[in-house]
Amino acid sequence: MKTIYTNATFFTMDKENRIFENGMMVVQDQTISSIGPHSKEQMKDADQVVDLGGKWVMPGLVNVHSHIVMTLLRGIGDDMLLKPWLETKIWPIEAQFTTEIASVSTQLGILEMMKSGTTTFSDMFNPNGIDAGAVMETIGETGMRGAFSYTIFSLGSEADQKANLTGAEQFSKAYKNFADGRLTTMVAPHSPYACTPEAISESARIAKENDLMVHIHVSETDFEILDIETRYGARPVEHLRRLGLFDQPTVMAHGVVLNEEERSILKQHDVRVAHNPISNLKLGSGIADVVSLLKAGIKVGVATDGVASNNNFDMFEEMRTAALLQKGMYKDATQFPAQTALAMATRMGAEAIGMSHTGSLEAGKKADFITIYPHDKEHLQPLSEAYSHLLYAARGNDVCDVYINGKMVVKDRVSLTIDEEKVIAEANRLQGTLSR
Ligand SMILES: CSC[C@H]1O[C@@H](n2cnc3c(O)ncnc32)[C@H](O)[C@@H]1O
Ligand SMILES: [Zn+2]
Repeated sequence: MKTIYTNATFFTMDKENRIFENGMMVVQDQTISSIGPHSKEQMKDADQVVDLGGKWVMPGLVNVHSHIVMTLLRGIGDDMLLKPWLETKIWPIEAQFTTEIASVSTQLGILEMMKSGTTTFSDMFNPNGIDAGAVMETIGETGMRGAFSYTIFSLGSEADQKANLTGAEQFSKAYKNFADGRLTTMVAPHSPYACTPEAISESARIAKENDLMVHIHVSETDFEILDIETRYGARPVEHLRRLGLFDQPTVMAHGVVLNEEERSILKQHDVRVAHNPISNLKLGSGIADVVSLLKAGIKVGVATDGVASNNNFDMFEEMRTAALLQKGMYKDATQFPAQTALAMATRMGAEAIGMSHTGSLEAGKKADFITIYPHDKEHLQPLSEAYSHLLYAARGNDVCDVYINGKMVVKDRVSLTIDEEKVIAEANRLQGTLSR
């Protein structure tokens, strides 16, 4: 099926950052086959021509670190530091989760992500008490692209830990190539503080034997650095390096507290960083030095974390915050230009999580894109500065239509794959069953 999209401005977010005003994009089934200026020649053998009526088109956003199963916990545990937040609020409530709660939370999270322009996500979930396969099936039905990773924890008895590792390995293998390749898995030890060295080494083994990426929280707070140094005599990055974790392609969430030497270890091992600026601010963890990470040649993507520490999945807000924080931190407005922030939330983010088949509008890439109708939106005027507006003025609810794998999943701000009313009603009912 050849579909042609015309009458739009295309922001490709490719390496040359090409923009085509009055452009044309050709999609063959799930893949972009060409993009460029309008061409009558191309129209000849099209099965379908879609007139986009002057909309802006950009690649779908890539959220490289989230926890969708936590979506029902939005607003719970505000104004707390990470350690007490996890130990006294989040983990006790997550212990009450059922498959039904996890599935509705997931649908609500994906609904919010898609409607605010995210088409790819990389997620870690707490598997306790839930049928992870059923939740993966639910994600498959939404049409979303991404990785859903079963978290490895060393909390509880030795038998619990063994079952957790076995569960993680089985799940990661079974769903590595799921929903036509749209969904995959990673191996996800929670963090150096919630996993024993044995669990980290086992995670490395599972990743190596099954050719999977690793996804882990690292160097999020000052407390974590002290804690790991005290327990193991090395800072988190060195501790994980010694355990062989970085011998597998790894995405580490946060990287707020890093020194020069650690950045050089990360670069050496091609460890990528998921930057979560709003979650880091809200939990009082600090501000990651992204400018130095990029200078060191480390791949960085933008992420929201879960909505209990954000409190939304709006990637427009996230990338804008990322850019503004670096400018403020460096007292230098030339740092982190719009191009860098937009690339980190699209092409670079996709590369960071090993999904370079998406993240930009280029021939050969998957047809994952979003549209914005700017003409009736005062905050997106004047139209001539559209590229700037995408970073500094736009917000998630400006997104009009969303396409993933060539298929429309949101039309005119209404989901075509998720029953919005039902999910919202169920989410409120189930949240009321949780004691806190
Ligand atoms: C076990 S899967 C993910 C799990 O991690 C917890 N969590 C959420 N946000 C953070 C964060 O910023 N740092 C560390 N841990 C976090 C939460 O329990 C999630 O379910
Ligand atoms: Zn997280």
